Amino acid sequence: MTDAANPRANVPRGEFGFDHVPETDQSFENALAKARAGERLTVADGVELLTTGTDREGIDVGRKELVLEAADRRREEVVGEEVTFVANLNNNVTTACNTGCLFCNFKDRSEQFRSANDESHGGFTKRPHESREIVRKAVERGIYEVTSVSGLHPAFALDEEHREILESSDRGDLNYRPPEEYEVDPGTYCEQIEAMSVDGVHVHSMTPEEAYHGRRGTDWSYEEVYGRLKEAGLDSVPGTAAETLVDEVRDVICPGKIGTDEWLEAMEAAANVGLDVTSTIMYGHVDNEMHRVMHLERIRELQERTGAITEFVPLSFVHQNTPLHEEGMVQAGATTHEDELLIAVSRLFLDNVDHVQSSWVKYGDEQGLKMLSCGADDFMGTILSEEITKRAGGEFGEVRSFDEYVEMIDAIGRVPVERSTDYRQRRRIDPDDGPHGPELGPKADGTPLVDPDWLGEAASDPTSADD
Ligand SMILES: C[S@@+](CC[C@H](N)C(=O)[O-])C[C@H]1O[C@@H](n2cnc3c(N)ncnc32)[C@H](O)[C@@H]1O
Ligand SMILES: Nc1c(NC[C@H](O)[C@H](O)[C@H](O)CO)[nH]c(=O)[nH]c1=O
Ligand SMILES: N[C@@H](Cc1ccc(O)cc1)C(=O)O
Ligand code: SF4
Repeated sequence: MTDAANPRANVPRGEFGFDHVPETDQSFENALAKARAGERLTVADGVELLTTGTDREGIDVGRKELVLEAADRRREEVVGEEVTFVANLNNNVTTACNTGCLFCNFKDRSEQFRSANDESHGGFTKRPHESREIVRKAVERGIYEVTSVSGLHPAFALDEEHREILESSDRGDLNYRPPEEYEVDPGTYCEQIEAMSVDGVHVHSMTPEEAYHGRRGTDWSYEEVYGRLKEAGLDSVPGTAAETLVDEVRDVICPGKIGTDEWLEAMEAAANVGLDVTSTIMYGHVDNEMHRVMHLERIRELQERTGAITEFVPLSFVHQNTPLHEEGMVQAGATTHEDELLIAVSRLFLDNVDHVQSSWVKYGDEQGLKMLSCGADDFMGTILSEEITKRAGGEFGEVRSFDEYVEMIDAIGRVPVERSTDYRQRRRIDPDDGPHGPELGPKADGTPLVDPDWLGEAASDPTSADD
């Protein structure tokens, strides 16, 4: 029986007939002892910790606290008291996508973007010179990094050579249409990356799914694709599109996406050409605790092979406006207990990844700060603009200033640190020496990043509607 002391997790158990279920031969006590001793955890150990024991239903709040404490202690041993964040901008190039992921409300059906279609839609596509202008303004303000993830616009090609291949192909299954058919031409991926490379700003872009789109219809390896992108100015790769790296889950929530093995292949290729990568999990939809820990194991193995993963970012599913919720497949996202346990078990299980990020976009400020005592040590970035979570129904806003960061981190007794994307550059910030602004970006001089006038302007300027 579950009750107030043993609340249920929001896991739709039994509804999807999954082969993988959270059952183990391990005990919670043994798993906790191993975690405390710093031993490498097995999947069974991880499941025991994440469920607070498969011997009882619901989450045992007392046991949960023991897991959080172990993770907090591990965080302290690995990275100490510093809490990092990066001065960055999100620049999504287009919302046009017909991959049809059921957890996503960021995309707009790409048909609607065609010149021949006069349906109106709330989406946008930016031309390369428009992306450049948005990034240029943010670089002037002091950002270190631009993160750019986008819908898989059918007119996107990797570069001109890829476009020629797509144009001359008579295959009907390539999800390609020439740019002339659309109101706005997004250019090629390489053109967008080149355009966003302003004054040496760090360009963090091209998820494995986008790289797949950038090689469709060719026999190019992912090394070839990421090699060309690197030439164009790409600096590191976001490990999103991972969702949950178990195919029986992907088959339900993103049947149009590449499988687990191909996602791993793309990430490894990015690492092989010398790019750093981040890693993520999106959890709290149809997945159960066994899937979550299997995912962690795949990330840990990838890190053993590459050493290129700079951080792990748990992305709690935002359910409100998504097809999964609207079609009645999922009632709600993860509970706060589940979120805290996921952060903690990520810290304990991923013994080869130094940084675990707490996303204020997903958790908000209060819970985001709490996560910094459950195993997380990074508090994301300023981002300045946010579309993915907002469109899914998230309500935690689009920007955090350096002053807000410093005040929040200082209030929990930790040390605020501005970081570079790869964490190699770090600058401790004295809370008493405000106002605070970024100093690591190519044009950063300590001036506060967030000027209310500029924010108003940015909010109205980044989109050029296609309709
Ligand atoms: C919107 S996609 C954009 C990039 C590209 N289309 C792709 O799929 O890789 C980026 C990521 O946002 C995350 N995301 C999308 N919808 C979400 C939601 N409702 N809740 C939480 N994360 C979400 C997913 O992890 C997804 O891989
Ligand atoms: N967690 C989220 C992020 N994280 C990305 C970081 O801001 C940064 O780009 C990364 O740490 C590399 O340095 N970005 C989002 O847009 N939304 C999130 O929920
Ligand atoms: N784009 C992702 C977040 C993300 C981006 C880049 C990263 O390296 C990690 C996470 C989202 O909003 O859900
Ligand atoms: S997650 Fe990415 S690929 Fe899937 S529908 Fe959304 S934008 Fe398209």
